[in-house]
Amino acid sequence: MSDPKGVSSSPVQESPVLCLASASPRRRELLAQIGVGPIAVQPVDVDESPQQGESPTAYVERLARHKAQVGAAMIEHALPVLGGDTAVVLKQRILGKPADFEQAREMLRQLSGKTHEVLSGVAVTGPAGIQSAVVTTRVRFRHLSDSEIERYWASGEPCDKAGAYGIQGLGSVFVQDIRGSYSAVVGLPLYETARLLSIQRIPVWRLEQGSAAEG
Ligand SMILES: Cc1cn([C@H]2C[C@H](O)[C@@H](COP(=O)(O)OP(=O)(O)OP(=O)(O)O)O2)c(=O)[nH]c1=O
Repeated sequence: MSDPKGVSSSPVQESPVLCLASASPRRRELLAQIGVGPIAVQPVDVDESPQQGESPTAYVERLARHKAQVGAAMIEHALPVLGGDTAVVLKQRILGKPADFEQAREMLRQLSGKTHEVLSGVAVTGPAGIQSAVVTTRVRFRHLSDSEIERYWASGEPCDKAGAYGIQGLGSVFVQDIRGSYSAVVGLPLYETARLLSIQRIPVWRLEQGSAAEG
């Protein structure tokens, strides 16, 4: 058992409303974008290999739920815990994070000039039990040359990202078209995340007056 790390700094020491079971800086930023905080961070190390015959949708949902549950078991305080998983899928094949340049080049060559799917799962466990959602987004890439792929790898951006690209960074220049949720591609489908957080009565920024947990 360990204390959740990285409690967001704030002038007044407020208690965290949520624990993020993730090492992804993108997920932290996306939660801040919708006014969720302060949050505690508890990275989890789980086996990300797909199971035999498992569909990509079942895979990302299982991992998001597993990360939330493993995170919940690691923290001392009774906080709701959020886990997420994002995978790039081409012809039913899951492209994870590239281990090296060769893998990144292979992935980007496959994505070049084609439409792929990005599947993003989110799970929240808390007093209301565990709930999860998976969102599919279709992304079309323009053609990428080999020299461009090499320069892109040298930028350092692809190495920690599913499918070896970041839509929020330099990778944005490859994206001809996107159908679905931009935030899901970056790492967390925010519409569904807000819904799951509201079920656990965790405040999320909203236009109407009153607390996010209402209604
Ligand atoms: C496709 C794409 C993925 N990504 C990132 C989101 C995820 O952080 C990562 C996919 O790997 P994940 O295994 O979903 O997450 P992670 O290993 O970064 O973090 P953790 O398991 O600790 O939660 O790829 C982008 O940032 N931009 C993109 O355009």
